[in-house]
Amino acid sequence: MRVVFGSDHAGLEMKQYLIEAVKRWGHEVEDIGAYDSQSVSYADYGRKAAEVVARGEADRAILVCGTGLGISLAANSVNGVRCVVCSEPYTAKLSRNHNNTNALAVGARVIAPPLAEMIAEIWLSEPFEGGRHQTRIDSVDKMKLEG
Ligand SMILES: O=C[C@H](O)[C@H](O)[C@H](O)COP(=O)(O)O
Repeated sequence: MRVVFGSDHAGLEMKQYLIEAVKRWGHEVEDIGAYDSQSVSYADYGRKAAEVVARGEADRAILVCGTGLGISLAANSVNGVRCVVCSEPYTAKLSRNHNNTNALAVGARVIAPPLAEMIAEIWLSEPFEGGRHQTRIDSVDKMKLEG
């Protein structure tokens, strides 16, 4: 899988930790920044990473900011991107099975790196179940397109 990573300054270290894990699992990785600890807006990086997914240049995005919240809001502003904030594996699993999420956000100030790694591993491996869930996703995507 091709996985694009983005973070703000608060998520930088956890992003680097997750990049190493995702590479070990055999995925292709792109990092669109931030690249240093200078204070920046999560909005720019969430949007930029989500656009890479929307253009089909990556299959998934993994995003990190202090809470995961700001960067997920930015990612969800892009049509075709469904981003969820996860702090535990159950939500990560169901976000794939039922919601076909293509972006995952985690909070570097909320959970420890090993838990974020476990969440990312589950999220990258769980399938979408389709069926009734596809119909629901389609209606949300349509709402977003209509504004
Ligand atoms: O949702 C927002 C994120 O948690 C940001 O990482 C956070 O607001 C950054 O805070 P600060 O500028 O105080 O480091």
